Amino acid sequence: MALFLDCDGTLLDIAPTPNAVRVPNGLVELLKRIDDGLGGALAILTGRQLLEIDALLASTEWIGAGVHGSEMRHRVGGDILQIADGLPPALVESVVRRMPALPGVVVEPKGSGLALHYRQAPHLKSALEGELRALIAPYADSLVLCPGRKLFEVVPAGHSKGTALLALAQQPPFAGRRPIMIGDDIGDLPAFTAARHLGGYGFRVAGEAFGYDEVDFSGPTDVYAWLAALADAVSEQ
Ligand SMILES: O=P(O)(O)OC[C@H]1O[C@H](O[C@H]2O[C@H](CO)[C@@H](O)[C@H](O)[C@H]2O)[C@H](O)[C@@H](O)[C@@H]1O
Repeated sequence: MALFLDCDGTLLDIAPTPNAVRVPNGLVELLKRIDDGLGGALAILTGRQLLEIDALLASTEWIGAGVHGSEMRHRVGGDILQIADGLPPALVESVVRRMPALPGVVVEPKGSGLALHYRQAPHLKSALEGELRALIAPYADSLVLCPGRKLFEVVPAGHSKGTALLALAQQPPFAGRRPIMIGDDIGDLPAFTAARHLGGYGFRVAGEAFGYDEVDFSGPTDVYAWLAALADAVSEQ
């Protein structure tokens, strides 16, 4: 097995804002045990920047992909490679300039991507989507708008957690293993498809994106329990 894990909503409970997340006690140690047991075949595939994951899941700098596949780290502690260009500064400025008209919306610039969170202002969802679609229209060849859990993300076209999984699956120690991807959001769907394409599985976590009747895990607590059992199992091998 090679294990690919999403972060927010899968490892971490959803919080009101991106900075308010809490890392459960023992989670990092659990991931380290699994990583050891799997010979290093564990990666984090996230919409966040990898530097943020480094801060959250310290002290390891995990293998993985950030900003939906537009940045990657191929070995533990290795450099973060920028796979896609940064967003055009003019676009970021335009988005930030529109914020006073969208009170409660949180902007999260992420280098090659940008997230706009409406969790604190759900009534602005449609207005926000309309504004963003208009703002990125001039960049239709290079950028796409992706919905997620109470957010819209502007991300580089052609990159995803799926492209990241396929890239990592070609290198040791992931190559030749059956990939398992666990995620809770629309941005995880390409990685589910990639994992299945390689003979593996995509497991869904319940939340705003996937209903309770179509999931494998009821939430991060359920994922944690599964990871704990997996850590025991791979430690015994
Ligand atoms: O791929 P992920 O690791 O799951 O990242 C997806 C996005 O997660 C974060 O936003 C989400 O979590 C926030 C904290 O719980 C929550 O407030 C927000 O509503 C969620 O959408 C993160 O801020 C984004 O950058 C990620 O793309």
